[in-house]
Amino acid sequence: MSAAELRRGEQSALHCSGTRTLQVSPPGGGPDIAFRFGAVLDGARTQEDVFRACGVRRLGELALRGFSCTVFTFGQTGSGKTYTLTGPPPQGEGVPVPPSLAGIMQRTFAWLLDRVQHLGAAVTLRASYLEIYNEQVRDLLSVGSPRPLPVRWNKTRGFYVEQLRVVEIGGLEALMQLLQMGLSRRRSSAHTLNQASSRSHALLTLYISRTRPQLQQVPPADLAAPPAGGKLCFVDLAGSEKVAATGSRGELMLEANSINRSLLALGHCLSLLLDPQRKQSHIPFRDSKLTKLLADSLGGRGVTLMVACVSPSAQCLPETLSTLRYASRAQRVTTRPQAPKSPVAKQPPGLETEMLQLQEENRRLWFQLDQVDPKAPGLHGARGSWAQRNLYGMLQEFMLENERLRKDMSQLQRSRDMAWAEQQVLAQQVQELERRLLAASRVHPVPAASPPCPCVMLPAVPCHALQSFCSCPCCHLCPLCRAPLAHWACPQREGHLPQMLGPKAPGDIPLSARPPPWAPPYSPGSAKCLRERSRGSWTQTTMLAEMLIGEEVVPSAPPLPVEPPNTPPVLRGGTGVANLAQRLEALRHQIGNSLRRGQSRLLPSEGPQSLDQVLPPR
Ligand SMILES: Nc1ncnc2c1ncn2[C@@H]1O[C@H](COP(=O)(O)OP(=O)(O)OP(=O)(O)O)[C@@H](O)[C@H]1O
Repeated sequence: MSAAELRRGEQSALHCSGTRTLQVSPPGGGPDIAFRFGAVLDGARTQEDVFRACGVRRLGELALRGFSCTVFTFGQTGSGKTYTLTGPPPQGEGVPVPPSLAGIMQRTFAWLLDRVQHLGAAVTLRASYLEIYNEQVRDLLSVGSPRPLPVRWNKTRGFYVEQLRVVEIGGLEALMQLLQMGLSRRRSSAHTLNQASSRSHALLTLYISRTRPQLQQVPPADLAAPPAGGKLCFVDLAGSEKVAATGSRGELMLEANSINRSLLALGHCLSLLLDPQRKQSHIPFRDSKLTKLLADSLGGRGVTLMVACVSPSAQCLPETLSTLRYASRAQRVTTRPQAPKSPVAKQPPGLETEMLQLQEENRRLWFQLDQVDPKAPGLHGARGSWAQRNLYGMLQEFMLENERLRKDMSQLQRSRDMAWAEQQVLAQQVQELERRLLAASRVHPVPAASPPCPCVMLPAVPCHALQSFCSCPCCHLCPLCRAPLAHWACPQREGHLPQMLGPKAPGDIPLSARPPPWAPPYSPGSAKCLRERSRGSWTQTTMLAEMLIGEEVVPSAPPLPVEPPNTPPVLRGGTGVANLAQRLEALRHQIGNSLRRGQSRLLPSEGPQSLDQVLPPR
């Protein structure tokens, strides 16, 4: 808690549970909310603890190896961002800040220079320092008063600030002076929550160029290593603030709005970066100068450390929760860290000749590959041994295999199409048979004292509840009893249809539950159980079509034949055509029987009808 918060006697709403979990307890009761981060550091931690726990040294190592790394602090105004990065401001002109209070930046500088010395590598350090104030980029190291600088973009550099001064650093002392100079030029103002509130986002970037190490200190393999160019950027964001809480007016309010807007843009980019479909989605980095300059750190090739600063005071709980959620989101963003590509080193003259020879050999091999006839029946003899000996031979074999598989596939497709066409013809014949069957049965009606069918005014057997089926067209009526063929579940149908269903059914299945004689046998994988079908789906035509065609549908990707490649491919659905023909024959037989029975009751005046007049041609 800040001194002011302690003075006001505010309660704490946060406590650390372990080294990685932060527990938020709302003051009015309610369930605790836990947040888990890489590290959680409470108010008792020293600046040194923060430096050691936050992982900035790992970033320094990466920067030395050529990666682009960023550390940024984020949080509500007055929560300690600047303090965490750079320590407290000097208490007066010429009054040094005690070393124990130095922030992450000073400690990292010292550590980095020490590391460079320890490595014995020749490293060039350069630095730039800028601030984004009211959406304008200003150079904090400029000679003379800072003026707004443009942010540009190109393919190799991404977003960058044009004409930004980059200063070469001789040592730690120079680096510390440069930091102090930037801090003193940075815009800050006093408001209710912070006497020295930063009104701009500040970015200090260290450019680390590693020249080739000394010959005697490295193994020969490293000699060709080009100078690596890493980057370590420290970003002290201005704090988000509620204008009502800070009491900002006039210029302060303008600054606050600008700060909040750019932080909002940053939050928006973070949310979109978390989107699993992010490859397709556009990340609006161009929405603010801040997001432009952080684009590479957030979503690109950078490695980024975010330090979220919060006040434990219960009064700040809404802002604290907002910061913690922001940080939770940020820690789920993944980047694709990538060291900058090394420029191609100049080859020694001997290597150049070898490279030319290899290129020539490559050309010759490609020429040989082109000469091989892809239609040749396999690779045998001298060519076969050649193929076994080198990669191009294998490639050729794959091509031939591919060609053969393609032929097999088109043959399978042709057989499938033929089977399909045959099924269509058979299905049409079945429909025609049904139609004629109905026509024949109308000619020879079964005399019965039954109530007339409400839709066709034909007599029907009393056991059939025709009222409930009258929506079906008349062509769906049973040719013998006039009941809709859909009515297979009729409990008394045995009395009317013994001649169609034959003697007792196997397995003691009641006749009423049995399917029609031309129905295919039920198989669990192929079609729905007959009894499961809804009444509406039991129209004769659709039922037949489904049973005869639906079951025979050929899979769209038939499995490749397991037989040797010379045998003609077998189509899975091919046997279905034979089944269809058998069923069609059975149907013809049934119709013939029923017609013969009808003829035996025929009136002399109507004259006999031959079977061929009723049945479709075979
Ligand atoms: N860990 C800490 N220990 C002691 N004092 C601290 C700590 N963190 C912050 N402070 C003090 O709190 C005050 C506000 O801190 P600081 O200026 O770093 O906040 P800030 O988040 O950068 O605010 P703003 O966004 O307004 O710039 C300062 O006086 C600072 O010295």
